[in-house]
Amino acid sequence: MGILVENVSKNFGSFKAIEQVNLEVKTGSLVALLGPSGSGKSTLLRLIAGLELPDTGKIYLTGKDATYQSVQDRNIGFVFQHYALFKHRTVRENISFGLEIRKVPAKKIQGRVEQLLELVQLTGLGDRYPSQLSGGQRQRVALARALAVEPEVLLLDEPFGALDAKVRKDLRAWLRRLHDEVHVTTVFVTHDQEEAMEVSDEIVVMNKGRVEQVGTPAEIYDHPASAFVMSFIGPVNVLPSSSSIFQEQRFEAPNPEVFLRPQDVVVERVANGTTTPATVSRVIHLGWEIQVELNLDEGQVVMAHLTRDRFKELELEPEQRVYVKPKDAKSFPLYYSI
Ligand SMILES: Nc1ncnc2c1ncn2[C@@H]1O[C@H](COP(=O)(O)OP(=O)(O)OP(=O)(O)O)[C@@H](O)[C@H]1O
Repeated sequence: MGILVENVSKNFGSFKAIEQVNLEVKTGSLVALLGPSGSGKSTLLRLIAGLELPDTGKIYLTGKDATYQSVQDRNIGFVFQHYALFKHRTVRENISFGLEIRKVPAKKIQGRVEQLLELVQLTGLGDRYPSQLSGGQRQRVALARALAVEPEVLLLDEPFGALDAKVRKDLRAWLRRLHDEVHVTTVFVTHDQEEAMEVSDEIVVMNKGRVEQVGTPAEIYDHPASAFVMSFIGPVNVLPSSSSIFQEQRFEAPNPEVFLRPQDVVVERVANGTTTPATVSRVIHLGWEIQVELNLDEGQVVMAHLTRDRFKELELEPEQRVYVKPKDAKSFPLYYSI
């Protein structure tokens, strides 16, 4: 096991930042800690790094009890959101820093740095200073520097958080490819569900200091364990179980709230026995899909996401009458409610 977190809790004063968290990260996997602001992602990462001490519980790294080990002894690489490169050192000197501290022979350092520059696709930029690089390039240097000392565990705290959307998207695809090459056990903090889905083998969804669910991106999306997970991962309509859209479906809801994904709303132009009438109030063209806002006759608003082909077939316009039904919907036992 790459990382094992066993029953860990961490309080700041009377505030419970992490509550009885259990987590296993398989050796060589890339796992995302995903959750809203304040859910405890960074605190959990800092506990794994040894930057915080748990109040209770144990942390094992590559099979060894690391709970009270110092940061230096944990053999981890760390990258934060705000690149902490040394401004007065070149890219090459930044990457070699950890190796120099460990008194690795100069010749070996030279070879390793060139290898790392190639790995992070910065060959030829070794003599530049951080100020002469773009934000994305700086984060790649930070990753190369973290990888230089061959850590057993790589911890990334919103490494692309400060970058613009396009660079961020490129870098996450790059991170996935990099991970497939180096296979170092990696934990990656993000509050961006798309980023987590795209990059990771497994996602740990956190809420209020607790782990809500652990699973592959598909498991988390298709089988959310709680109302919180369902509404945090992907768009969702939250409707009362008494809504007319559910009446013909004999949908048994253990909770007065029912969760319906916009892509699971079936829209027809002609009524049939199982549909309910609605009026189109807005059409949003996003290019790859069309979002349609619908008003049910009793006043509830339902979003439907349609493919371009389906939208063309339906020829929808605002004010148009349509007939809708759910393809799939979920309700969670009440004790799971947010
Ligand atoms: N050193 C500290 N002292 C007091 N409270 C803290 C400390 N560090 C974190 N907290 C609190 O613990 C909670 C969890 O913080 P944490 O940074 O782990 O959340 P997060 O999920 O990473 O959020 P974000 O996405 O905003 O970074 C927050 O309410 C935060 O204010």
